[in-house]
Amino acid sequence: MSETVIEAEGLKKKYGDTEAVAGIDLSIARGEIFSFLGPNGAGKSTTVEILEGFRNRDGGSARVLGEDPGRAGREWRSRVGIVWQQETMVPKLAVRDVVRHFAGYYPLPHDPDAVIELVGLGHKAEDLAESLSGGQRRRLDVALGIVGQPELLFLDEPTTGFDPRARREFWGLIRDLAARGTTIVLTTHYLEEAEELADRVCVIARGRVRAVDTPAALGGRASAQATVGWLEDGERREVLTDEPTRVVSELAGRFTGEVPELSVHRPTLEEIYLGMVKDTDEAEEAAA
Ligand SMILES: Nc1ncnc2c1ncn2[C@@H]1O[C@H](COP(=O)(O)OP(=O)(O)OP(=O)(O)O)[C@@H](O)[C@H]1O
Repeated sequence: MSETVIEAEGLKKKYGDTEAVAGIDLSIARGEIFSFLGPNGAGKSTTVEILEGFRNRDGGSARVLGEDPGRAGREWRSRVGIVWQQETMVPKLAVRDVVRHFAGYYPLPHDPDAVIELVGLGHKAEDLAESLSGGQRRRLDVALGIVGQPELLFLDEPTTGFDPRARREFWGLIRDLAARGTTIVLTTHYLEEAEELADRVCVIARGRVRAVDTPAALGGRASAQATVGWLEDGERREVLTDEPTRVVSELAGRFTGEVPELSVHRPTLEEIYLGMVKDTDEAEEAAA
C-alpha cells in the first residue's frame, strides 16, 4: 500500500456568505503528482491554503504528512515547499545569495548551486534577482520552493510566463522530483500542463470536488466515442463511433490504401473539463 501524504474529509470554509469550500474529501499518496483544476473562484486556493496550514478551516478534518496542518509547527513546515501564485518577496541580492539565504531556513537543504542549475538559472546566478525576466523570476520562485528538499511541494500556477521550452524543462524537473518521492500538489489553469504532469486531476467547481481521475480517464474520456473523419468525393465525412479501429480498417479496405485526410479524434481533456464545469453551473443555477 502506498503511503498517504494528504488526507482530508469534509473540508469547509466560508468567507462571510461565500461558501468557498463546501465539503471536500481528498486522499493523495506519496510521490503522486496531483493537480487541481477549476474555474476562477472555485475554491482551489482556499483548499490548498488549508492544507498548507495558512488558512483555518471551518469544518472537516485534514492530515498532511501525518499532522493537522492547522496546528503543525516549524519542523512540519520545513518538510513542505510552496511556490505561491504571487512572486516570493526576495531581498535585494544576487540569485545565488537569495537561494543560499532561503536554504539557511531548512535543516537539510539541497546544495543551492545545484538547485540554481536545476531550474536553469546557472547563467544568471551572479545577477540581481530583481533584474530577472518574468519567466526567470518564476524559476527562482521554484528554486526557493524546492531548496529545502521538501517531502511535499505545493505549486500554484508555477509556469505562468514560461516560454514553451522552459515549460517543458520545468515539467521534466517536476517529474524527476516526483520520481524521487516528492509529493506534488499542482494548481494550474493550463490543461496541457495537467495532462502532461498529473497522475490524477481533481476538478473543483463551486467549492466541491466534481471528479478525480487520471487525465486519460477523467469524465469517461477513455471510453468516450471517437470521431473518425476523412475526405471522400471532395467532401469531409465524419462518423461518431465506439469502434474507431473497425471504422478505420473498413475505410482502409474501401480506399485500398491511404484514406485521404484521415483523422481520429477523442475528446481532449479541455473539452471534458469545460463540459464538467458547464454542467455544474447549469445544475446549480437550476437548483437555485
Ligand atoms: N480572503 C478572502 N476573503 C473573502 N473571500 C474570499 C477570500 N479568498 C477567497 N475568497 C472567495 O472564495 C471563493 C474561492 O476563492 P479561491 O481563491 O479559493 O478560488 P480559486 O479556485 O483558487 O480561484 P482562482 O483560480 O481565481 O485562483 C471566491 O468566491 C473568492 O472570491
